[in-house]
Amino acid sequence: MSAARDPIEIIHSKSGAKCTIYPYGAHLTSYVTSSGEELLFLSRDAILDGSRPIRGGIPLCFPQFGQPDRSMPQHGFLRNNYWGEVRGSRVDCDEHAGISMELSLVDAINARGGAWGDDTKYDVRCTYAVKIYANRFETSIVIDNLGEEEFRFQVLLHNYFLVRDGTALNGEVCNVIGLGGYNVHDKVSGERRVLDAENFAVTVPKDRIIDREYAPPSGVIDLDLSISAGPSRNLSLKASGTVDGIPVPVSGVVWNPHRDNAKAMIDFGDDQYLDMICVEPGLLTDVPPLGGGKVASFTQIVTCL
Ligand SMILES: O=P(O)(O)OC[C@H]1O[C@H](O)[C@H](O)[C@@H](O)[C@@H]1O
Repeated sequence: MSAARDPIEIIHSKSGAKCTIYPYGAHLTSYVTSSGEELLFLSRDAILDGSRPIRGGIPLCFPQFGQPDRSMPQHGFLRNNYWGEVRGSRVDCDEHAGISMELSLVDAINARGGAWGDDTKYDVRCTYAVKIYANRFETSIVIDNLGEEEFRFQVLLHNYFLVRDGTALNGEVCNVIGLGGYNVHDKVSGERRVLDAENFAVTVPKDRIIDREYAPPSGVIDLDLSISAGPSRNLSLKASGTVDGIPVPVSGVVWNPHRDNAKAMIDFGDDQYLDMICVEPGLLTDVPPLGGGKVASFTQIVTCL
């Protein structure tokens, strides 16, 4: 494995916070706060040799989330390709440390398909910036349409949060608050409904998978969630995005595979569904097409409170 393929550790010298990023997928697999708290879940069976996307951390999804277009691979091609480090992007100053990675379509050799296949008329460059602070991290993806054709897209940051003490099924200590009034699409049952404004704590059911998309009610643009990830582990997640400078509503996805689906995944420990919850901000609905020469951006800030 060449050095450009090895994981990169970024340390914020002033606070001691640190993170690990794999060039394969520009995949953040670990963020540890200055007080030693790991916030991200990484499967003990994750495959880290670049032969498949890494199970855990923060997979990047673009130009689609899931597989609404069956002619393209699930979650797109960002998580299946080696990204390059942006020269001169490493920083370690008083406030934060960080790095930027980039991937141009011409270098994306895996997981292309459909309108993004070999004969595509599109061109794109994605730049992903990771910044770490004493008790928070920020990840930001910028999508540059380098071509002349506009394209439609979705983008999502597929956060796997580590849940303390194996308590993912205990709704008292593992829950997501801030999705009241959102339009829920249950991807397992197919059901669609509006979440009661007062029914605001989303929890993992005791007996089955949760796989739901939450689209914001009209007038709500940015996502602002409180996540309880086990006893005494409270996180804030804020996300916002723009297309050609215009703010776009941010959706949230909550996923936990539960027992049966955990067993079915070759890169996920059978009992590890107890240790994680995916809470994933994304631009999924009502995303305007990105015109030629235009830029979209999407940012999240995760703070350990
Ligand atoms: O197994 P992957 O392709 O990484 O997808 C893992 C999961 O990602 C998202 O959370 C989707 O909502 C799920 O339907 C999917 O199972």
